[in-house]
Amino acid sequence: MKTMTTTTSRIPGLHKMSPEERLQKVVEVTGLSEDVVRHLGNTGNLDSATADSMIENVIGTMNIPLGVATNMLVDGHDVLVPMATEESSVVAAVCNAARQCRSTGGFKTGMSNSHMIAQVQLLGVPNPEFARLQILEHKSDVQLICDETDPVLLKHGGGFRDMEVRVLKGRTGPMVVTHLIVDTRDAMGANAVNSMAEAVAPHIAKWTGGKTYLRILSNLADRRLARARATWALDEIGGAEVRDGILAAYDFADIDPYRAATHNKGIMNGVSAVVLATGNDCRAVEAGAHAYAARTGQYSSLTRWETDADGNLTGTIEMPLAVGLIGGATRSHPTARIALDIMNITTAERLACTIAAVGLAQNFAALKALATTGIQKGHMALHAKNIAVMAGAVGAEIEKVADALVKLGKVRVDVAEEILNEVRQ
Ligand SMILES: CC(C)(COP(=O)([O-])OP(=O)([O-])OC[C@H]1O[C@@H](n2cnc3c(N)ncnc32)[C@H](O)[C@@H]1OP(=O)([O-])[O-])[C@@H](O)C(=O)NCCC(=O)NCCSC(=O)C[C@@](C)(O)CC(=O)[O-]
Ligand SMILES: NC(=O)C1=CN([C@@H]2O[C@H](COP(=O)(O)OP(=O)(O)OC[C@H]3O[C@@H](n4cnc5c(N)ncnc54)[C@H](OP(=O)(O)O)[C@@H]3O)[C@@H](O)[C@H]2O)C=CC1
Repeated sequence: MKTMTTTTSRIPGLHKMSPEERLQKVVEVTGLSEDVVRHLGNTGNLDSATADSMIENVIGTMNIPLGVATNMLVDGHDVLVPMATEESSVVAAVCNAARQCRSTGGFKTGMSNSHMIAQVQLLGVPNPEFARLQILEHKSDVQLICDETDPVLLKHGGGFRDMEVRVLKGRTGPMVVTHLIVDTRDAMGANAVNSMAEAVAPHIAKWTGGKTYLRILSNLADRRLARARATWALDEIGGAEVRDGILAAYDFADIDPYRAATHNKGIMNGVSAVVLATGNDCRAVEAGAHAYAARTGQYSSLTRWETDADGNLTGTIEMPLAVGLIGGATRSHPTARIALDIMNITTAERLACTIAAVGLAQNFAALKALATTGIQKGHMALHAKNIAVMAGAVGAEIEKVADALVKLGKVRVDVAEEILNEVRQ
C-alpha cells in the first residue's frame, strides 16, 4: 500500500461545493490518483444529487451488494426479502433456515405497538417527586402540544398516546425524566418525537420551576416490539442431536454475555441487512436491540429456543424494531423503495415483523452450523470468492480459485495467490 500524506484537513467551505468539486479537492489534498475520481464519480444507482441531499460533504457512494433471501413464508405469505450486506453466507443462511421451516408453516409474527418514546430531562428541582406529579397533572396539555406539533401524523392515525414521569438519581442530583409515548405509524418517528419533546420541554420547565436539558427519543423502543416464531421439525433439521446442539448453544448465549454478543451479532446479520436495504436507520435498530438484550441487567439472547410436545425445535424472537416506510432515507433512496416493492410491504408494522422473522432464521442457521459442522465449512466456502478477489483474481479466475480453495479446505489468501499463479500459467 502506498504511503501518502494529506496536506491539510482544514478545507473551509468544502460543504458548499458540489460532490464533483469536493472529490477533486480530496484527491488534491490526499495526493490520490485520477483513478479515484473515475471510481467515486460512478455513483451507481444512487445519483450524486440525491446522495448529496442525504448527507454532508458527499464525494461518492459506497455500494454494498443487495441479495434476496428465498424460502421465507411469513404469516402464510411467500416473501422475497432484500438484504444489503457485505458479509458472505448471511443471505444463504436465511434461505437455508427458512427452507427448513416451510413444512411447519414458516414464520408467525406479531407486533406490540408502534409507539416511540421521547425523553425530556428536567434538572434543578429540589423536590423531584412533587415535580413528577405536577407534570403528570398536565397530561391533556402535553397531548395537545404533541399533536399540534405533528398534525400529519395525527391525520394518519398516530400522535400522542401516553406519558410517564420517572425520578432518577444522578451524580449531579435528582432528575425528572418525562417520557412522551407517541404512535408514529409508518414513520420510524425520531424526528416526529424529537420535535414533540422540544415543544413540550419549555412547558415542563414552567410547570415545575426547573430547567429542561435533553429532549430526544429513546432508542430502547420497548413499546415497538416485533415478534416472530417458527417450528423446525426434527426430520427437517437432521434429528434430535442437531436440536439438542442448538438448544445447548442457546443455553450458552443465555448465561454468558461473551457468547450472547456473538449470538446476537448473528441475529443482527439478518436484521441489519434488511434495515439497510430498506433505507432505515441501522444504528437505531442495533442500539435498541442490544439495550433490550441487556434490559434485565444481564446481556443475553434476543431469541429463545425450546422443544415442543413432539420433540420439534421451536424458536422465538422478540426485539425492538423501530423501522419506517416514510422519512429518513426510506423514501429518498430509490433502492430502498424498490426493496419494499420486492416484499410488497405497505406498512411499517409488516416490515418490522418480516425483519424479526429474518433475525430468527439467521439465528437458526448460525446455531445449526455451529452445533454441527462448525461455521467455517459453509461460511468459508461462500467467503472463498472474496479471498480469490483479495488474491487478485478477476473475471472467470474468481470462480476457479474459489472452487480450488474450497476443495483444498484452505480458504486463505496465500493459498489463493498460489492457485492464481497456477491458473495463469
Ligand atoms: C452456508 C450454508 C447455507 C450452507 O448450507 P448447506 O446445507 O451446505 O447448503 P446446501 O447446498 O445443502 O443448500 C441448502 C439451502 O441453503 C441455501 N443456500 C445454500 N447455498 C446458497 C447460496 N450460495 N446462496 C443462496 N442460498 C444458498 C439454499 O436455500 C439451499 O436450498 P436450495 O435453494 O438449494 O433448495 C449453511 O452452512 C449455513 O446456513 N451456515 C450459516 C452461515 C452463517 O450463519 N453465516 C453468517 C456469518 S457467520 C457470523 O457472522 C455469525 C455467527 C456464526 O458468528 C453467529 C453466531 O455465532 O451465532
Ligand atoms: N436517535 C435516533 O435514532 C435518531 C434518528 N434520527 C433520524 O430520524 C429519521 C427518522 O425520523 P422520522 O420521524 O421517521 O422521519 P421524518 O420526520 O422524515 O418523517 C416522519 C413524518 O412523516 C409524516 N408522515 C406522512 N405520512 C405518514 C404516515 N403514514 N405515518 C407516519 N408519519 C407520516 C409525518 O408528519 P410530517 O410530514 O408533518 O413531518 C411524520 O412526522 C431517520 O433518518 C433517523 O436516522 C434523528 C435523530 C435521532
